[in-house]
Amino acid sequence: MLRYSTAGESHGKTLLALVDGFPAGVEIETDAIDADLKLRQGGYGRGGRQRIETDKVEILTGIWKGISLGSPIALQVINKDYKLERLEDLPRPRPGHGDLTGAIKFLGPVRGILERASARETTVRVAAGGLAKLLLKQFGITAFGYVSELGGVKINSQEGNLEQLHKLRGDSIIYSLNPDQDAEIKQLIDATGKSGDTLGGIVEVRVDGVPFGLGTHAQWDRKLDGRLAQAVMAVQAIKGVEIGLGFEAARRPGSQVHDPIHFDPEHRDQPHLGYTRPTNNAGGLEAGMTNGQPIIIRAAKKPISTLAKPLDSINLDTKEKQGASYERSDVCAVSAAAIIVENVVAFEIATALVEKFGGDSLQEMKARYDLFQQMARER
Ligand SMILES: Cc1cc2nc3c(=O)[nH]c(=O)nc-3n(C[C@H](O)[C@H](O)[C@H](O)COP(=O)(O)O)c2cc1C
Ligand SMILES: C=C(O[C@@H]1CC(C(=O)O)=C[C@@H](OP(=O)(O)O)[C@H]1O)C(=O)O
Repeated sequence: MLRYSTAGESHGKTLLALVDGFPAGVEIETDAIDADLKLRQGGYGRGGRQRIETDKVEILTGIWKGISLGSPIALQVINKDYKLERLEDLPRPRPGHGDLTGAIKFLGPVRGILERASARETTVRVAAGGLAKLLLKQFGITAFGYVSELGGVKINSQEGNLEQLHKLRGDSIIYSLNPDQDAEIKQLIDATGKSGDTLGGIVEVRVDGVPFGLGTHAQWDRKLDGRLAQAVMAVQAIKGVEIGLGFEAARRPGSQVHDPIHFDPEHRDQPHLGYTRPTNNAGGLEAGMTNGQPIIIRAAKKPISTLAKPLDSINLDTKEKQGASYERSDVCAVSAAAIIVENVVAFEIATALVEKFGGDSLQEMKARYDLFQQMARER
């Protein structure tokens, strides 16, 4: 089983991910992972921390001469801003962060909670997802995340332009292909920051090249839609997840929701095996299984919790009413969320791929993938 867990504090020495069950024989290009880490640091509205860090992955175990061995892979991203031992506690818990609840649950300092709750941890989730994408690439599967709404402004120019957007996003502050709208969004972030407030938004991820039959209908905890929703919802500050039409499906009659099934013998070699769908309202998943169509997932990110103009809070020592503590913080991190959600989605797809086609070696996986495609065409 392909899986991972992470360790590390925001201002601790290092961040780690331990990836287990990654097949042997995959070429590991750390440059590709580093490019994702750079995107995660980007976006307009980030705070001072991103000027300190230059995140790079180090692979500590599980590869030999640049090829995976099938043994556990330990990934590390070192914190340049290591200062945990010198930091004080935060006396006034911030609404929207884990400060109050964590301090009470663990009967300890707020610092002990916020250091681990912090989205700094997503560096190594992105690294693990970047590793997963190297496996997906071998099967022609690509994932791409982008910002579709920010601070209530819908970003219009994306439909049909994903390729262009993909090329541009190295600059990482690109929200819209329309320069006027991009400028408008930057202004909105500036004005919001100046007023001591923060912004959220919506990100969308599209996964192309997914074969039929990843996930299963047969057991609740193996349904891929459920697993994807969990992975996405578990990203810091994500408060809603939709697959395909999502909540909009509840507002329409069935005839305008379900995707008709057609057949096109010319395209038997495609992941959809020639079973085309004129619409993809299901977002590539039916009954917890992939249906050969692109996977479409949206995630709603709430505004950053730490406010320069703080909301009411209580001093935990004196129990007096005071404004919440303020620490250096982002004003907006929606663009970072796009690559984070992309990579956690990619990891789940890779997990399901390993489950269906075997996880010992890439060679065996490819042979089984080809055999399945052939058998499925003959079905
Ligand atoms: C990329 C990213 C950057 C974030 N930056 C900050 C930040 O600078 N300050 C802050 O208070 N919250 C920030 N957050 C959100 C908090 O980590 C998050 O709200 C908190 O851990 C509570 O978890 P919850 O919102 O999932 O309930 C960020 C989230 C993401 C995804
Ligand atoms: C460090 C990152 O994000 C951090 C996420 C975060 C939070 O509370 O989630 C709080 C801030 O931490 P700091 O006080 O060190 O600036 C962000 O910068 C990062 O994304 O690399």
